[in-house]
Amino acid sequence: MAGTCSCAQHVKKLNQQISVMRKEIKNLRLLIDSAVRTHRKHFVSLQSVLRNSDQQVRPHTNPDQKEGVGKDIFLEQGNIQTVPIGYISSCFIEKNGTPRQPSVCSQSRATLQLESTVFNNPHHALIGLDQYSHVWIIFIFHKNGHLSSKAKVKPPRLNGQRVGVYSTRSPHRPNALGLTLAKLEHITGDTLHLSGIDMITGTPVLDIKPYIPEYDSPYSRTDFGTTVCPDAAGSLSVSRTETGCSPTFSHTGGCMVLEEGQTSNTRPVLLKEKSTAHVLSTGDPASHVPQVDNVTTILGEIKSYISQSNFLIQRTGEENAPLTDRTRAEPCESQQAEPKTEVCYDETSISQVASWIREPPVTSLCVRFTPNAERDLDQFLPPGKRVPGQPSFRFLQGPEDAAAAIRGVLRADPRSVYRRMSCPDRLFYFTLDSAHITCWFGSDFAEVVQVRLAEPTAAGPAD
Ligand SMILES: C[S@@+](CC[C@H](N)C(=O)[O-])C[C@H]1O[C@@H](n2cnc3c(N)ncnc32)[C@H](O)[C@@H]1O
Repeated sequence: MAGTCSCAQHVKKLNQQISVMRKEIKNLRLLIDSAVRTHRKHFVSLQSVLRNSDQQVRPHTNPDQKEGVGKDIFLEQGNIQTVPIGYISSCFIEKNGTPRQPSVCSQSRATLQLESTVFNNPHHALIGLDQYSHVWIIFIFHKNGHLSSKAKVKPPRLNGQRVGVYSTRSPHRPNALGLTLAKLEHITGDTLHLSGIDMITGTPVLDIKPYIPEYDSPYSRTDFGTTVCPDAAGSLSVSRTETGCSPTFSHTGGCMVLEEGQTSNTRPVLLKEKSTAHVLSTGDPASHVPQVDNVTTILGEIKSYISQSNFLIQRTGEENAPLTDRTRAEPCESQQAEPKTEVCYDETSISQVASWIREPPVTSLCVRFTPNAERDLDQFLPPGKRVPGQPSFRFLQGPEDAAAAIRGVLRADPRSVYRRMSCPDRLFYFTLDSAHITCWFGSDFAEVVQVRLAEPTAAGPAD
């Protein structure tokens, strides 16, 4: 009996083990299935990219052409190979606390050194680029963490609402490509010095293109017409273009176009009133190209309505708000609005953007520093200056510059929607240059409580 009993117990134990193993096998199967599904999705999306690129390239190929076989045929066959031309070295080391767009923090800085493996003389590739103030940087979101992407995402500005990934600038997209318009401060040899960036250290860069408003901004797309541009001082000048293809620019902002037939006697339709038009129309089809005196009158009219309402002259608190004596806090009223451009047209008459960009359901925050945090920040020295025992920055110009950068980052509320909703009063940490910053958030403010020297990381030295 005793033998039967122990045998039965043994069988029971074995059965239990088998059932545990079955459960584990089931879980493993589920895991494998989901991995296969994810990979299949990527495989399918890659296939469709390749198919499309094949279709686009094919019509241009000459079957008799023998030259350039290697690289061209490779591309024609859909083998898209990209090699980073360089890697970003940035004042942001981790994603946390990195601005969501470059406009959020104009003080942010980075360098981009061209890889010597891409060109024999990398600096040759930069000749002429120093004539531009801004450059497009095309890069890979290499720290996305996972390859999968969803058709709908929740942009932070929408506070949890979902929209299609292609209506956003989310890093999580099928081909994890990022696009940043950065300010080109200067070039030294094979290295670009950039500001106003939103990329972390180590970001692989695929391409650099000069920013050319005449090509890249809808303000300058004229089919035919006279281009009216404000100069740096805000006064207007007119230049006539026969083809309308290359209007003269005297200002980095937009230009307005006077339609052919514009006369001095009819008040131009306000851009606001004509939402889809790219021109100021007089509604006078019989009239001819404006004469010089007509143009002068038109200019007068335009100037007057600009001064009334149509131009928004907005300055950010960022550069112009004086720092109060010992506090780096900004007046909160100036922070309720999103960062603005200096002078802008009524943009809605020319380009259209999703409403949540200009009127997000989230407001910007008031940023303040505790006296302790201010003292901490004052310890930091500008790049190149070294005093034993004192921290120094690698990119930022000093405590004031850093304070402005911190304000930019925090004003835009860098927390994830989850954090904002689920644990709003938890401490938030981020690294900026060689500073590790600790802060907390209230409903309409962020307060910096501590600034200390960041630990060196694998991504780069802290100091
Ligand atoms: C919303 S994306 C926008 C980037 C670019 N301006 C664009 O529109 O494509 C900016 C965010 O990407 C993240 N990021 C920056 N560099 C990254 C990288 N190399 N890999 C993954 N995420 C990165 C940071 O968290 C940053 O806040």
